[in-house]
Formats: sequence, structure tokens, C-alpha cells
Amino acid sequence: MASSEEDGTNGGASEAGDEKEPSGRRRRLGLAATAWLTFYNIAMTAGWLVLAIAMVRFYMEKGTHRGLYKSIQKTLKFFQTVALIEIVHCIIGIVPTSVLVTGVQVSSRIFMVWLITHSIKPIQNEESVVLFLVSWTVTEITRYSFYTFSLLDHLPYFVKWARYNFFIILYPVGVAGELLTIYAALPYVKKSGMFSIRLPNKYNVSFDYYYFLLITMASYIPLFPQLYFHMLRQRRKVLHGEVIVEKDD
Ligand SMILES: CCCCCCCCCCCCC/C=C/C(=O)SCCNC(=O)CCNC(=O)[C@H](O)C(C)(C)COP(=O)(O)OP(=O)(O)OC[C@H]1O[C@@H](n2cnc3c(N)ncnc32)[C@H](O)[C@@H]1OP(=O)(O)O
Repeated sequence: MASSEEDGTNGGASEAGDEKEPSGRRRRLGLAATAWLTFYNIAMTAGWLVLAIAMVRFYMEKGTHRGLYKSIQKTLKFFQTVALIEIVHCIIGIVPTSVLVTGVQVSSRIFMVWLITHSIKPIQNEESVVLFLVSWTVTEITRYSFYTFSLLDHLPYFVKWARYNFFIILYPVGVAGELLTIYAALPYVKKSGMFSIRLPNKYNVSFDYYYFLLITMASYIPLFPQLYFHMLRQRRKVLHGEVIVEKDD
């Protein structure tokens, strides 16, 4: 991979030997893919902006985080679930991102939204939910506006800077919020036996959601550093023009 210049026009690097002028990526992508990605990124920026405004308004009106999740859950579920499309973008090759990295990122969010926060009502008012909601929201507004401006070849430097600096704090904060929320869910899951399959049954299989959650929490230990170091490498490449050789999936 060769890196881009800090010219504020193309946020990332192009393949070695490819053209580097701003319109090069658009030409490679094709008109239909560029139009789709531009629409997608604008819609997602708008969606997460709506979520941000709703959260600020809720807090200003109520003065508490209690009830916040309930008030924004529909918008959150919709836009976070739609993000599954990003795995498809990687698989069909219209974005040059690793399927594995995007898959882990998106599926862990889907898991948090549907199998934790939506399914376990008693934890919806935990402070830790606010931690990951705020860090996801700031991250996504920055990320989707970065992609939009890049596709339009009008990327302001502060958006590029924000895309490759905010995550340094927001990623650990978001992950801490997620882990604390799963941790808060554990007693309820153990007591209720939710999503668990007990023996004996006709299929002779058992599944314990409580232990599944413990394993999921443990899996953050090897997986999160990989995502974080991936972003640090992207940062060096885009902001400092370093040439990075990425391993294939
Ligand atoms: C079933 C249970 C599973 C449980 C699993 C548990 C384990 C989980 C462990 C870890 C959990 C993490 C949880 C996450 C928490 C949070 O999000 S906290 C909030 C902070 N978060 C972040 O900062 C997220 C950072 N992550 C990302 O930005 C991405 O999701 C990424 C996939 C990790 C990295 O992005 P990547 O695509 O590699 O980098 P970019 O530089 O942005 O893009 C590379 C090139 O691709 C182009 N591109 C990508 N997407 C688009 C798009 N939508 N539209 C247009 N273009 C796109 C981009 O422009 C770059 O192109 P070039 O300029 O040509 O290089």
C-alpha cells in the first residue's frame, strides 16, 4: 500500500502503482458504486446526527440518563443494523477494507444492540450504556462524514484529523462501556436462564448464555488490540504518509 498526501482530498491510500489523483478512486469504483456509497454515507451521517441530537435533547430536558436508551432505541437499532451492509461492501470489494476487521467491528455492535441492551431491559439505564452510546455516535458521525467528503473529493483536514485521532480515546471508552454493560447483565442472565438450552432435550444439546457472555468478554482481550492497532496503522498511513504493508485476511 502506498500512502496518500495530506492534501485533504483522499483520506486513504491507493494500491501501489495505481493513480493517485483525487478522482482516481472514483474512476476505479465506477459510477454506480460511488453513487451508492455517497448515498449510504450521507444517510448514515444523518442517522447518527439525529441520534446525537436526540441524546443531547433528552439529557437537557430530563437532566438524567435514565430513560435515554428507551427514547433513542429505535433509531439506534435501525442505523446500527443497517451497518451490516458494510460487510457486504467489503465482500464485493467496493471498499478496500478487511472483511474480518469490519465483520468483528459490526457483529460486536449488533450483538451489543440486540442480544444485550435490547434483550435485557434491567440494564438499559446503566451508565455504561451511555458510555458506549456516546462513543459510537461521535465515532460514526466522524467516520461517515469522512467517507462522504472523501468520495466528493472535498475532505476538510479537521474531518480527516478527527477520523484518525478521536478513536484513540473513543475506542477504549466504547469498549469499556460495552464490557461494563455485559458485566452488569451477568446476574440477570444467570438468574433468568435466558437464551439458554438445558438438558435433557430431544436434540441432546445444551447452551448456557451466561458462559457465552463470559467467553465473549474474554474474546475482547485478543480482538480489541487487533482492531485498535489496525486503526493506529491506518492513522500512520493517512496522517503521516507511512507505507504500511497489510497482511491479507
Ligand atoms: C457474536 C458476538 C461477537 C462478539 C465479538 C466480541 C469481540 C469484539 C472485540 C472488539 C469490540 C470492538 C467494539 C467496538 C466499539 C466501538 O466502536 S467504540 C467507538 C470507537 N470506535 C471506533 O473508533 C471504530 C473504529 N473502527 C472503524 O473505523 C472501522 O469500523 C474499521 C472497520 C475498524 C476500520 O476501518 P477501515 O475501513 O479499515 O479504515 P478506513 O481508513 O476508514 O477505510 C479504509 C478504506 O476504505 C474506505 N472505506 C471504508 N468504508 C467506506 C465507506 N462506507 N464508504 C466509502 N469508503 C469507505 C476508506 O475511504 C478507505 O479507502 P482509501 O482511502 O482508498 O484507503
